[in-house]
Amino acid sequence: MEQETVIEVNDVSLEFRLYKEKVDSIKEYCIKFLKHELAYENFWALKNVSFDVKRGEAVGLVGKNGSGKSTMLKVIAGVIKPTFGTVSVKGSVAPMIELGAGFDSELTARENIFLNGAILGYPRELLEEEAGHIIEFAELEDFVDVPIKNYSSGMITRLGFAIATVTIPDILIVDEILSVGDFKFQNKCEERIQEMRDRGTTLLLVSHSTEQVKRICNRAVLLRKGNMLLEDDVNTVCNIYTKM
Ligand SMILES: Nc1ncnc2c1ncn2[C@@H]1O[C@H](COP(=O)(O)OP(=O)(O)OP(=O)(O)O)[C@@H](O)[C@H]1O
Repeated sequence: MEQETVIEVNDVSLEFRLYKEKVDSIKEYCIKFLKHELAYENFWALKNVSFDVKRGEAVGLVGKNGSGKSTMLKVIAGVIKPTFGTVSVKGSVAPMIELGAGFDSELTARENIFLNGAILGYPRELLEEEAGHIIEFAELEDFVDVPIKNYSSGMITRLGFAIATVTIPDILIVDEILSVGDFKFQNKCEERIQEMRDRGTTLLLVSHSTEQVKRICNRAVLLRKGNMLLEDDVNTVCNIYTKM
């Protein structure tokens, strides 16, 4: 039986404006904007990209720096609207993009679990039940009451990953985070992702490690300068990408 399509990216293009002038205040920005004095260049970060992801698949997005991978994930996660084209997503989405962006640096890990969990839409009872497991998974037992401004970037990512994976979403979107933690933690994250996959979660993964993409994904999409060059089984795409 044909699997259901859960992500449909249909002819998506996305244009950014790159402002060439430095503006020092909002007031100056507003005046220049109203007078049409803001000089900018148009830049297409994505150009006519189309691909589908079926339920239960794990798809890797690969490509060189600046090829549009993170932008594509943000469009799928609904963080940015495409200039042209459409994206349709079926089911609950856990976006792991810029983990820790929703944290307050003055608050402790425990307080941030409740803050970030609320932003992600988790009920308070669930967070009360899971706070201990989150701290344990992130290996932050000795730092639980320290404001996170004193954490390393790896510690913040560990906390963000542990909060974001406390539930089993229909679709998990992972941007490069597995490269931030140390080797042992990366393995732990991969194991948790595999557990989610075994329970039916669909995965979209951006990684610069083709080994990691081959280990975790079954299919891959190759982007270059905002264009989709290829969509095929993971080994074929990664082999072509590594020769580029
Ligand atoms: N908010 C923005 N405003 C203007 N340009 C942007 C913005 N975000 C991304 N870009 C540009 O869009 C292009 C694609 O960026 P993106 O971050 O999606 O690439 P990437 O493939 O994820 O790169 P990397 O591997 O370095 O993370 C880049 O040229 C980048 O400079």
